[in-house]
Amino acid sequence: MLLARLARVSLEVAATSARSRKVALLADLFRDTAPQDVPIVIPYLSGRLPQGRLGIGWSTLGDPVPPAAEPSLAVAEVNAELTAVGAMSGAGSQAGRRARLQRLLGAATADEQRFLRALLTGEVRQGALDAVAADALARAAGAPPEDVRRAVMLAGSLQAVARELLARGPEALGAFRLTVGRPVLPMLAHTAGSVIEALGKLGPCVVEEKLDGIRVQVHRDGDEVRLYTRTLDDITGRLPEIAAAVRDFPGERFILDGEVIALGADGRPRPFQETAARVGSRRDVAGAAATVPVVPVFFDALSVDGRDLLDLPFTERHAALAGLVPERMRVRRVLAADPADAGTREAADAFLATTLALGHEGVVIKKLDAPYSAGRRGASWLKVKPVHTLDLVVLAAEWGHGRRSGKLSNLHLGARGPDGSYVMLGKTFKGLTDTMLAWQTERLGELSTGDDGHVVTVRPELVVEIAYDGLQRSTRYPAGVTLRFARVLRYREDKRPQEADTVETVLSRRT
Ligand SMILES: Nc1ncnc2c1ncn2[C@@H]1O[C@H](COP(=O)(O)OP(=O)(O)OP(=O)(O)O)[C@@H](O)[C@H]1O
Repeated sequence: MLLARLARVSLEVAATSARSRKVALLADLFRDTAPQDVPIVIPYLSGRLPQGRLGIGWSTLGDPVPPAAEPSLAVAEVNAELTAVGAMSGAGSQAGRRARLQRLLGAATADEQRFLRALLTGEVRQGALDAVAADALARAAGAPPEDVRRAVMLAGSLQAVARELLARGPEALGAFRLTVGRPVLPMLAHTAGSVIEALGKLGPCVVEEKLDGIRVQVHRDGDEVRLYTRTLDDITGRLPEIAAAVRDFPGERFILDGEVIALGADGRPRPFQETAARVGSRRDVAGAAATVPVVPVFFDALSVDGRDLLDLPFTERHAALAGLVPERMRVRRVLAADPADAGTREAADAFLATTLALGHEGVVIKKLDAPYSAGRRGASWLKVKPVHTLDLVVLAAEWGHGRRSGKLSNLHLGARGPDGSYVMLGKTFKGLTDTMLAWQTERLGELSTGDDGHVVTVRPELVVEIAYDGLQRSTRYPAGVTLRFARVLRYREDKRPQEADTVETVLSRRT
């Protein structure tokens, strides 16, 4: 496929707000996409590079180059060239990278240049495209849209489904079944303001403790146990004690969902950073396991003995879980089968208070008859946390002063706008530890797109979790609000910027 075709469709899709038009444009594009181009076309459409980070900023791209009159570049050729540029390193590589990129841009038409520059600097503005693209794919391949959506959910990847579907047609969808050993994206939660509000929204439900650990999906097939993160990374080798515990469960083949957490001798959670460092570390696993042991705490079962449980009500999935996992390795919970009853509501509220007193983060309230919506922020899970937090994207950072000089410190924070752009909500340098300052100075340096000596602007790729005390009106910031007492809790490297909170979410929290 020619880059010109993809660039034009990308610009047209961004320019229209009508979903049906977006689907039609993308369906046309997919009809002309060769299966081998799928791993390039899909990421390019959503503004991502298949290579991940290439470390190319405005400075590497250099001055404008005269565009080519006629399109000639194929996407595969462009992609191979970018891989080669990404691989150049060492002394003098910067000039070499720039020269190659200039040559590439010189072979591109004006539209293609615009697209390439935006792609390379992370500025292709597309809102959440995956759902629209899945429907477009269904239309292009003549498959039922709900079957394609389910396959995408189970594969955890639009790209994988697109490739098979375009190569083999609708029969290919049958291969995307829930399978032990192949992780699926986890179900996620929305936020509710209080337990009572959540109970009112959900009806018959269960209130579970919300542990501040790391999400894991556990797959067991006989003696083989594998552990996956929320972003589907295989972390089996890092957590031998979890795999050992799971091997003791009575079933032979199953998939469970839960949280891994480091607890102190008193049973209270250790600081989140300790759990995160433990799960993130590949080095000296045995030593780390001895100093910071972690335990699994499960809350759902997705498959047991070859039976796919995803569409069953939560009550039944939980019964299956309870048949496999001992109680001490399941989340604490209290049933709220009749939320209209005053006693039930009181007990649910009291459960939140006890959970917080035990040092946990809050509760997740789950509708009893809801299926498991893999990969979705389903409306049937609502979390309630006393501390308000938002996952925001770092847009820029200011050079620090005094003790922090030479370090990038004050962060400019943005929420996702409706068109895929970011809307700045405020700044903060509070809560940053020395380790975080050092880390972010390096990481933001890599993402830099400009430095005026005071503010370094960056590609919007890093997600950071911010606690705040409330919203206040502001004439300085474009959404008309800013965060009161914003402080950094932690970086969320497990989240992509497309998963950050939206301006709409932020505004809905106004009281
Ligand atoms: N009992 C539980 N049920 C579901 N998720 C739980 C539970 N206890 C802890 N969690 C964690 O809480 C998260 C649910 O919140 P959400 O889906 O919004 O994810 P998140 O964006 O990572 O949120 P947060 O930053 O609040 O953890 C899960 O991803 C999981 O890691």
